[in-house]
Amino acid sequence: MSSLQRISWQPQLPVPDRLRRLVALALTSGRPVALWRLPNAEHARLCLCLNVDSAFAGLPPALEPTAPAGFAFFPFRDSDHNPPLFLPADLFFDLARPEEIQVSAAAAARLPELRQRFAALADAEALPWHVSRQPVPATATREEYEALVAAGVAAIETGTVRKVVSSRAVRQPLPAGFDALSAFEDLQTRYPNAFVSLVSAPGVGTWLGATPEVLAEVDEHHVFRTMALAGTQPLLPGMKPATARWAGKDLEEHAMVARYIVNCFKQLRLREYDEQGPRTVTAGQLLHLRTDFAVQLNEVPFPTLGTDMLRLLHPTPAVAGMPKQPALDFLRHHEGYDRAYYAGFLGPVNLPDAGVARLYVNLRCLQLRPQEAILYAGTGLTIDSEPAREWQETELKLRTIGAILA
Ligand SMILES: C=C(O[C@@H]1C=C(C(=O)O)C=C[C@H]1O)C(=O)O
Repeated sequence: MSSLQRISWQPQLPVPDRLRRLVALALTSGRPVALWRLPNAEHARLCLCLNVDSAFAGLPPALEPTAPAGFAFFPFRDSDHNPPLFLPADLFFDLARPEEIQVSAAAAARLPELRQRFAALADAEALPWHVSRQPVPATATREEYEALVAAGVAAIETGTVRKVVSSRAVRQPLPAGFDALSAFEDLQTRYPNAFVSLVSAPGVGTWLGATPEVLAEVDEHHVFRTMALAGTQPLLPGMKPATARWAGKDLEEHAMVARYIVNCFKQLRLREYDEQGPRTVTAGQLLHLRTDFAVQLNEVPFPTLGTDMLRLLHPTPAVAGMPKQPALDFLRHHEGYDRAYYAGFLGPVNLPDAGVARLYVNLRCLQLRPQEAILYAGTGLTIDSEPAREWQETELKLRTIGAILA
């Protein structure tokens, strides 16, 4: 376990500039960096990793107090093109405590050099964000996307799958003067209850997002949590989430995710879970159906429940389908583009507190390129899906992250 040590740090710089310079410190030396703001938290945090090679993880992270502290960034599907990342924390900065940084033993040993490099950095406006080496993904036209939905419904009708989540990518030029750090700020203001993130790493590129979906969490009270989040409708003016009505299609699509989670618990032979819902929650301008699951880890003989559940859960039927393998096969053959880190997962593990991990599904996100952004959105299909409505739903979902490009 890499424990971090606190160091007093008071550069003569306003706090936002300290953050910008730390990001610059990482990017100008080709290193990965992650920034995030937890749901309903006031301040963002930063994790910087000094050794690029150590960031390429093989396995999903262990959600245990003795595991390394860092930030996980995993693709939808593990591949050479989209390697799973775990950024071990060499430097941790919390905007709630801007007068200190926390450093690993490796970073502590290099502190004089790091301070010097930090001081020598010019406050350049344009930061050298990492760019993915993969080609820009194919983007589906409305006709193509509706044909994909129709193919998905046909696969459900023939019984190949029961649910599949189709998705698409969209290219959008960056507005003049676009600044990723300002966009990260903007996302925090717009979506206080989302997990807001900005991750940049060599070979992976730069990703910005504001997701509503917890994949696996172990909190400070030793409670494991996950959720079924599926079923979508627009939040219209004057509408009260508590009285929203849901179509049978949404209820069914939601129930499949909830049942999948229960099955994961069953595979581990865990019976003592608490299940609450489904209830209606808001995510930006959208409403979703959500069921929350919780397990008090002190009360069950499953010390590795978080780790085991994470490995069973991803990718859930909220982003892939049911049954999992046929749904993934369908997507591989029909979706027509590489999701990369969209619908993967991300978040801090043991950072800053050992024993606390918060991983989210990477939704409502974009990939940043030098002149443009690639936005991603998907929709869960069931036998009752109508192609035009599913297209509309992707349009609505794209607006969440699209708002920062307006
Ligand atoms: C796939 C996405 O969202 C997922 C799919 C949902 C649905 O089909 O109703 C709702 C929430 C998410 O679990 C996305 O935002 O791209």
